[in-house]
Amino acid sequence: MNGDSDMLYHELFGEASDDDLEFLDDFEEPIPGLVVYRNVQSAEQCLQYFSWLTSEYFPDTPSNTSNRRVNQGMHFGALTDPDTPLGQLCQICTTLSGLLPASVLARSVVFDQAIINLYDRGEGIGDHVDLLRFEDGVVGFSFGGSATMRMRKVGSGDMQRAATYARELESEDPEEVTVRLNAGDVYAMSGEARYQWTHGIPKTSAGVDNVQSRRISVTLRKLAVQADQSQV
Ligand SMILES: O=C(O)CCC(=O)C(=O)O
Ligand SMILES: [Fe+2]
Repeated sequence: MNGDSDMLYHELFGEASDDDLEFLDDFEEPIPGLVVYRNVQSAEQCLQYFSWLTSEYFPDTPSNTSNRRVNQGMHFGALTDPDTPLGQLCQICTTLSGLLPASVLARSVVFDQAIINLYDRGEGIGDHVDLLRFEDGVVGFSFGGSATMRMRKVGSGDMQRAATYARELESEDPEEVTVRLNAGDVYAMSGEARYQWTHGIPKTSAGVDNVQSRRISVTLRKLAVQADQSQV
């Protein structure tokens, strides 16, 4: 990281940089199938992604929380071209050892769908399991401000939750894991972490706004092949 981009980074995003450098090239696996790599992208690369994502998906989105503003973008189509920004993210996923299970890496197309989420101060996303129309192996990249992601263990009878996205857990006292996500970090959810735990970005964390400054996340997925199509 050079001095200029370091300063610009701190000006824009404050808290989320140098303290984490000690985790460089290290990864954490707090629950089976949840892998977090730290500082995969430099501050400069994060800024480049942040501005590309902003101009591509949220060109006219003000930093307030009025209900009707656009806060999500989507991409459909194989992410196989490393010369495109999303294709480059897909390529990163395939090079980080242990991030994804071999069964996911062996797919002819590893990812063909991306969701780009925008969070401004005080915003979040409810606890949910990603839809079952997506295959195993979901990867998330973080740009801009930091956030704490909360994961809660769901009972095995709760798999249908995945059909209803963003529904709050009813269980009283679920097992819970929190993961701090800073710009440049990458996380993957496979197997147990993908199907048996919800994930969400609570609006508040430790009594204050969880997201303090604009955060943009990119999550990559693979659409499941419909049973009827696979038989043709
Ligand atoms: O912002 C994130 O990192 C999580 C986004 C997410 O869970 C989703 O789009 O399904
Ligand atoms: Fe999700």
